[in-house]
Amino acid sequence: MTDLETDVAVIGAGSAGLRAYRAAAAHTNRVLLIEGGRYGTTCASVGCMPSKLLIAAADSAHTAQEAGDLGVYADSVKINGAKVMERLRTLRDRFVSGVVSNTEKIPAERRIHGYARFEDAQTLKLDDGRRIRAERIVIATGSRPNVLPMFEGLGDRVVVNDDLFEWSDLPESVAVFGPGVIGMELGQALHRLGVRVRIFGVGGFLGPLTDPSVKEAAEGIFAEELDLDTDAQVDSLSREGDQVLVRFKDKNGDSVEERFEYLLAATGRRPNIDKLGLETTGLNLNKDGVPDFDRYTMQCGDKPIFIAGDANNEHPVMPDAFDEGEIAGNNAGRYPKVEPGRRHPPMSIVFTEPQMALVGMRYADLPDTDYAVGEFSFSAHPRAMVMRANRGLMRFYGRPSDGAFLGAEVLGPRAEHLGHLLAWAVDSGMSVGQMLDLPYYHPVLETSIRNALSDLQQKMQH
Ligand SMILES: Cc1cc2nc3c(=O)[nH]c(=O)nc-3n(C[C@H](O)[C@H](O)[C@H](O)COP(=O)(O)OP(=O)(O)OC[C@H]3O[C@@H](n4cnc5c(N)ncnc54)[C@H](O)[C@@H]3O)c2cc1C
Ligand SMILES: NC(=O)c1ccc[n+]([C@@H]2O[C@H](COP(=O)([O-])OP(=O)(O)OC[C@H]3O[C@@H](n4cnc5c(N)ncnc54)[C@H](O)[C@@H]3O)[C@@H](O)[C@H]2O)c1
Repeated sequence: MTDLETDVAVIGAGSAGLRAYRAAAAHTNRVLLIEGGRYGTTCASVGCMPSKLLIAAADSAHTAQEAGDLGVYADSVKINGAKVMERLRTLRDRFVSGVVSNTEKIPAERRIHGYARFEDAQTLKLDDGRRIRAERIVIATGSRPNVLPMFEGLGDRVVVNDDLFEWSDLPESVAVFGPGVIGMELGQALHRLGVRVRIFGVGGFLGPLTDPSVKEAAEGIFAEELDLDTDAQVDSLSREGDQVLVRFKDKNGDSVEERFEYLLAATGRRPNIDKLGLETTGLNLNKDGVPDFDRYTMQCGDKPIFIAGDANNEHPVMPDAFDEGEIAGNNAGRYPKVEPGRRHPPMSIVFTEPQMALVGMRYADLPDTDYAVGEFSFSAHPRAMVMRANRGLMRFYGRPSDGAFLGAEVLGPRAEHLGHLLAWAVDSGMSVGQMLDLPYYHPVLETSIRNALSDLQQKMQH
């Protein structure tokens, strides 16, 4: 028995799903938006926004503490953890309520509450037993933290990002597992707010960096400030009263025991697709259970099913959730007319200090031949020195045969802004020569781009 029928069903009211709903609704008014959890999106409630709020407080503390080197003394900087967390939650709640009220502007009869799973390629069953027959379906179910089996037994001492933002005060100590994007952003922020932090990684990975030279520079810089081991040997994890006991080997190979109030699991995220019943759809699933899809149409195989945002596990960041939601919604709305949509060049920004920015082709994506690498270290960059932020390395990739600028990995001050300029250049298909021909003021951080481009141009000529 079918309880509801619709042209398009969008599963998930996150950033990708909301965008998909609006795009689909431009083509047909028979669109349903299905959400199993609370409205508000991951980005606003437990992702982008609360993490940046924690970082804003941490940056203020750090700037004040370090100002002595510039002859400015902010004596006895005091951090009120309760106030930091109160501001975080107040502003976070404001961002969330903005999203919720926008979501609730969608007519109530088009908003369905419940967790959906496929019964076949065009039928969804909700957890309350209702069935929805949909001509086309957009999967926009997001992702969740990947909490590893090794953390079992630590009970409520293991936290993920969602839990951390609910703290009413800052703890004394946190062991961060995973020096990826979340671990580095939150780990450094907590450290700068006076929390004792140690970051444990595996395999030498650091943030999203793939260029060995940039990674080496990053490791050196972050390890000066933080207790960080990107290839830690952890011997055991156990719970001792209200603490987590970590037994590990330090970088000299000596056995160490350290106790922490919490362990932050930041060991990656996994797409919410495992409980969707995708095996009933006839779609081809990859080894992670994600259906094969076309990244320009977001269509899965040749079925009337589309997938957008973190759910497809391709590049789980907001700008991609947005673009993919738009493309998936448009194609689901006007199906069977499926058209390729506009994809922007890949961009990742990590809000540590120094910041990291990866734009366009990463080092790991470079072809075997016909590429050159130019670089520039911020150590002697005049404006960065003025700002006391002259740490970091940028590496640019170009194609000698036609002079194209391919991409970059940047570690340095204000890399969020430098990264945007580079992304806009990649998006416009600019050559290294054209980028060098652009205006540069003095003294600004943007001249670092000219320095790295000049080096790249020389390397390309050789
Ligand atoms: C700590 C953290 C910091 C981040 N910082 C940044 C940043 O600074 N910049 C950036 O670009 N990105 C950042 N991201 C990534 C960004 O938040 C995500 O890429 C983005 O929010 C994904 O949007 P989405 O729509 O795919 O998923 P979501 O917003 O998670 O939406 C998915 C929705 O689907 C619902 N759902 C799941 N399964 C079902 C089902 N079966 N039935 C019905 N509903 C279902 C969920 O309840 C959820 O509401 C961060 C992420 C984290 C965790
Ligand atoms: N600024 C941003 O745009 C931003 C911020 C936060 C999160 N995000 C998104 O969320 C995604 C998930 O973030 P994440 O940091 O959880 O994942 P991640 O993939 O960036 O990092 C996971 C880290 O955990 C490490 N790891 C795995 N197993 C481990 C173990 N047993 N012990 C110690 N370390 C281990 C990995 O080597 C890796 O360094 C990111 O890929 C990104 O797309 C984006």
